[in-house]
Amino acid sequence: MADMPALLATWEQKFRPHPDGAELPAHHDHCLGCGPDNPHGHRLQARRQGDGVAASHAFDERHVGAPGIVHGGAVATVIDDLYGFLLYLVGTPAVTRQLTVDYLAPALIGATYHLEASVTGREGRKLFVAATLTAPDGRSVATSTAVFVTVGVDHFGRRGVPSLDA
Ligand SMILES: CCCCC/C=C\C/C=C\C/C=C\C/C=C\CCCC(=O)SCCNC(=O)CCNC(=O)[C@H](O)C(C)(C)COP(=O)(O)OP(=O)(O)OC[C@H]1O[C@@H](n2cnc3c(N)ncnc32)[C@H](O)[C@@H]1OP(=O)(O)O
Repeated sequence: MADMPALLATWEQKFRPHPDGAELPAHHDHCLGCGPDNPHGHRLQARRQGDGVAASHAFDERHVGAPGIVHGGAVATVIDDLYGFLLYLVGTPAVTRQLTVDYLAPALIGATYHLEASVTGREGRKLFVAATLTAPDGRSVATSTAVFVTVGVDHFGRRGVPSLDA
C-alpha cells in the first residue's frame, strides 16, 4: 500500500469538482469497497449523478451468504462505500458513525443492481445520507440511511496502525 503522505496527496486531488456523469475515483487501490487491487473487494464503480452518486453493481460468489443470496454484510459494505463517493461531492472527508440497512428482498448473486445515494441533510459535523439498491425489475431490494461525521485528513494518519503510520 502507498505510504500515508502519498495517499493523502491523492485524496486531495480526488476532492476536486467532478462533472455530472463522471466516473469517480476509487478511495484507494486496496479499498474493500472500490479498490481495483483488493482481491476480496467489490470493485464498486460510482459516478456522479446530479447532486448524488449512482452505480451499477453485481455481487459475485465471494460475497455469498445463503446459497445464491448476497451476504447482508456485503450489501452494507457496498452501500457504505457508495456513501464514501458522496464525500467527493460534499468536499470534505468524513467517516461512517451510524449505518442502517433495511433488507427488503434478497439480493441475488450475479444480478446487476442499481444503487443511488444522496445527502439528505447537514447539521454541524453531521452529514445525513440515504441510499437505495434496486433490482433490474425495479423492485426495491434495500434502503439505507447513515450518519457520517466530518473529520480532518489527520484522522487517517496517526491511527496506531503500522501500515498506515509508516
Ligand atoms: C471516506 C472516504 C472519502 C475520502 C475521505 C478522505 C480521506 C480518506 C479517504 C478514504 C478512506 C478510505 C476508504 C474508505 C472509504 C469509504 C468507506 C466508507 C466510509 C467508512 O467506512 S469510514 C470507516 C468506519 N468508521 C469509522 O471508523 C468511524 C469511527 N468513529 C470515529 O472515529 C469517531 O466516533 C468519529 C470521528 C466519527 C466521531 O468522534 P468525535 O469524538 O470526533 O465526535 P463525536 O463523537 O462527538 O460526534 C460528532 C457529532 O456526531 C453526533 N453523532 C454521533 N453519533 C451519532 C448518531 N449515531 N446519530 C446522530 N448523530 C450522531 C454527535 O452527537 C456529535 O454531534 P455534535 O457535534 O452536534 O455534538
